Amino acid sequence: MKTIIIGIAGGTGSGKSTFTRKLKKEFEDDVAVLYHDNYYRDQSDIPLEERRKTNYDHPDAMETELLVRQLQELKEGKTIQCPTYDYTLHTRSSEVVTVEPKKVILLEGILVLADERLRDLMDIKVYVEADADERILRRIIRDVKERGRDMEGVVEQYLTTVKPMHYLYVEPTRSTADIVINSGMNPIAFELVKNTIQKILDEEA
Ligand SMILES: Nc1ncnc2c1ncn2[C@@H]1O[C@H](COP(=O)(O)OP(=O)(O)O)[C@@H](O)[C@H]1O
Ligand SMILES: O=c1ccn([C@@H]2O[C@H](COP(=O)(O)O)[C@@H](O)[C@H]2O)c(=O)[nH]1
Repeated sequence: MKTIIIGIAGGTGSGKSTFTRKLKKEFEDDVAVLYHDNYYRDQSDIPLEERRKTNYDHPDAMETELLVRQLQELKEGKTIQCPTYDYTLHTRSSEVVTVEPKKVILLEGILVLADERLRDLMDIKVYVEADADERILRRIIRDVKERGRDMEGVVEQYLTTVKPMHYLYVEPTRSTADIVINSGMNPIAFELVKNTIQKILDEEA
């Protein structure tokens, strides 16, 4: 079975998880989804106060070597045990999720196009974009509601690490994408990517 890997990158709050979730809902068990965020390094040996200061927008924050290995295993038809991550505690969770090999794998994350090893494994590269003001507003609401943060903390983190790293590592990868889409809630772009995936699934059937 040939495996097609579709990378879905974009800045924080651009809507890439929303876009990816919608594709998963459409194809259900026909596609597998891997989130780069689940590969943030385990920091259980560091006190929580220290973990809050980590730069989570630098490529070194992720164990991308494990992701590369697991993607290769999926391509070889092997089942993997994917790590999971707890944003409120800033470290790996104890659970792992079993991911079975599929014809189509969606790989989502801010930095998935920033790593040459990942880019080389991808067949289609998508970059989701949205204005910075919209992204930070969405992130404030989401991080306060879902990731156990307060507004001051989100703003401080955005200004000290998220924003500078975005312009250093995330935004430059836009030019490596095959498809650049305007926001994660873009029905036309969704139809285009959906039809592309459907074609791949039909060809391989
Ligand atoms: N086009 C959009 N308009 C308004 N809100 C959006 C849009 N896209 C995503 N959102 C919302 O913004 C938040 C962040 O979106 P998400 O998909 O998690 O972004 P990302 O994965 O790129 O960080 C979510 O609460 C989501 O519902
Ligand atoms: O412990 C953590 C780990 C990550 N983050 C932030 O998450 C975003 C990436 O997720 P998106 O869904 O794309 O927004 C990244 O910008 C990190 O800053 C965190 O705050 N804490």
